[in-house]
Amino acid sequence: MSQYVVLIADALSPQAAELLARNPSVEVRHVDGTDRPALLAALPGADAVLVRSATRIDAEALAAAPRLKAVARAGVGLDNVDVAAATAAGVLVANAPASNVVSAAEHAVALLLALARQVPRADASLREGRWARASFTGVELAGKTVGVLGLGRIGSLVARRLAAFDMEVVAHDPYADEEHARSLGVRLTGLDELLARARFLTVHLPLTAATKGLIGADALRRVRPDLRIVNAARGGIVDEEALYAALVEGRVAGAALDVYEREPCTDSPLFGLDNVVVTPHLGASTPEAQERAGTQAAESVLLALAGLPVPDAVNTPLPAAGRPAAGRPAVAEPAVPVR
Ligand SMILES: NC(=O)C1=CN([C@@H]2O[C@H](COP(=O)(O)OP(=O)(O)OC[C@H]3O[C@@H](n4cnc5c(N)ncnc54)[C@H](O)[C@@H]3O)[C@@H](O)[C@H]2O)C=CC1
Ligand SMILES: O=C(O)CCC(=O)C(=O)O
Repeated sequence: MSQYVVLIADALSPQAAELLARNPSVEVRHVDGTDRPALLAALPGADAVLVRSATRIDAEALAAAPRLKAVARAGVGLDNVDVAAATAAGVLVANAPASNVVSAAEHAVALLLALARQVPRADASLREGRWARASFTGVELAGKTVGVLGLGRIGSLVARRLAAFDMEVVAHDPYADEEHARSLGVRLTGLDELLARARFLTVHLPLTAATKGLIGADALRRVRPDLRIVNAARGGIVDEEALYAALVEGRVAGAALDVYEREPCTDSPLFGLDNVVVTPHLGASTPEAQERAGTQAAESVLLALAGLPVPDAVNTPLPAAGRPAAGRPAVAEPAVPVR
């Protein structure tokens, strides 16, 4: 008989359940974590729960789960897990910090290019039968300054990719290591200089009390009017109301957003602006990232449940570009210390 019940509450890569099920001590159950009554009914029997983004594991959910030993999030941010309440309840919380960083970085670069060259609007216009070449002039990246806010795992991957476009890459991150930055071809700056100089700004911070609204009305008064902003980190770091005002008043040239203050977000004044590109939180939405995220979360659960052996890894290895090359600092697992 299985000793541990592991509840999968969001749609995860099937490899996560396969990995768990290979251990005879584990029974895998599934529940739709967005169906709150169903989640609360399933939690009392759970020893561990795996989530992606949709399921909220808050104090109420934790109180409903007296057997719970671990919560694992198949991704980076732990915004949907009340880590303090879990810790107080003696429940281990794990994320999968390197699982989706390459996908998230590639998506940020995709948004930046789409914004610079107006790809979504040009695509929509042509599909409507218009050959409107004059309407969709873009800007080059080469030679322009991009400010990377947060030079952690994803920011570092983005910085390296944008340096390959011959951009001048500056970054603001009070905790970043100078040598790590230099190895990426990045110059560390203060926030003021970054805001004043950048033609592109890409945000790669966690949402914390210190970063909430960091790019708000005040910051947006200190930027160039030809600045284009990308936020594929968390909604709320860029204040949506202040961004809207800056865009309509011509104080900022454009924005590309993957994340929103409230998600799901299907209606925003920003969606009505021509100089805004939006995606519905797709940064980690690739099979490669999801397979890694699911299996890494499952591995954490097995370790947390009495150190159960982890079967041979089934997850997709990081591509070579995301792994440290000999003699070079790691990027997907960056040289900056994990705090
Ligand atoms: N759109 C998506 O699907 C995804 C979004 N994310 C978001 O991206 C964020 C960043 O992820 P990682 O790079 O893996 O995290 P990380 O922890 O490796 O990097 C974050 C960096 O921000 C820096 N930082 C913290 N506070 C700061 C401040 N006040 N000013 C400047 N820098 C500051 C830290 O020193 C760190 O280097 C995650 O927290 C998550 O919210 C992550 C994965 C996918
Ligand atoms: O698609 C997802 O699971 C969300 C990815 C994300 O934002 C994260 O891992 O922090």
